[in-house]
Amino acid sequence: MRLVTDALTFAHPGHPTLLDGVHLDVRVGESVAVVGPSGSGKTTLLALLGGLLRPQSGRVVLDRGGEELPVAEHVSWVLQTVNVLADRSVIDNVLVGAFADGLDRGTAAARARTALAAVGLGGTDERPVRTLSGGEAQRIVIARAAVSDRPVLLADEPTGQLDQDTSAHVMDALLTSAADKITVVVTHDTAVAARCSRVLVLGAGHLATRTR
Ligand SMILES: Nc1ncnc2c1ncn2[C@@H]1O[C@H](COP(=O)(O)OP(=O)(O)OP(=O)(O)O)[C@@H](O)[C@H]1O
Repeated sequence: MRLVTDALTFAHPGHPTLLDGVHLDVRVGESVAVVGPSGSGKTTLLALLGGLLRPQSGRVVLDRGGEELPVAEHVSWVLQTVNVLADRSVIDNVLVGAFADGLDRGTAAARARTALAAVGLGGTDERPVRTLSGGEAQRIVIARAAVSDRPVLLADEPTGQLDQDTSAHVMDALLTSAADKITVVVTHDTAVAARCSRVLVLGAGHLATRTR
């Protein structure tokens, strides 16, 4: 499976050439970091990849052996804003979406416990999320994405609220779950980018490969 863009262009008001012909081709098993200056369009690109925005021209295609899949239905998100149900338990928050996607309860619960342990939240299953810190809540969102069977994982600053040690653990968990997914991570953190299999730099409307 591949996530491919073909000369994607996108403008926000006041940014007529924000994305000006972006080519991207990410395969299952690859994790791509997108870096670049603030305001260069990284979050916008992620929204286009996940089908939240439509490009002015060009296309985003999720290709499975020649069959085109509706990308928005195959994405799990880790966003900058932490999306949690504060009054529900940690485990409920991790399992949100898994049942809707058709995962059976036993499989989903077992995966959720593994994912919570991997992000350092083992044993917190029944705690209401409102009793956790912001960084802990962000780790719930990462565990939720790890439980999902969706083949595309799009993450926007997944470690933005975490200290360096926790960030490294969370990246371990995220990249383990990325082994059989197409993963795109927007980040300002060079250590996080270095963990990904490719680093692409967004600037002046284009993506360029960063050689290490
Ligand atoms: N809905 C919108 N309407 C108008 N302009 C927008 C909108 N969303 C974003 N922008 C502008 O488009 C530019 C790119 O925004 P985007 O959030 O994609 O950048 P970014 O590279 O992710 O930035 P950062 O690293 O600061 O998060 C910014 O100048 C932003 O102000």
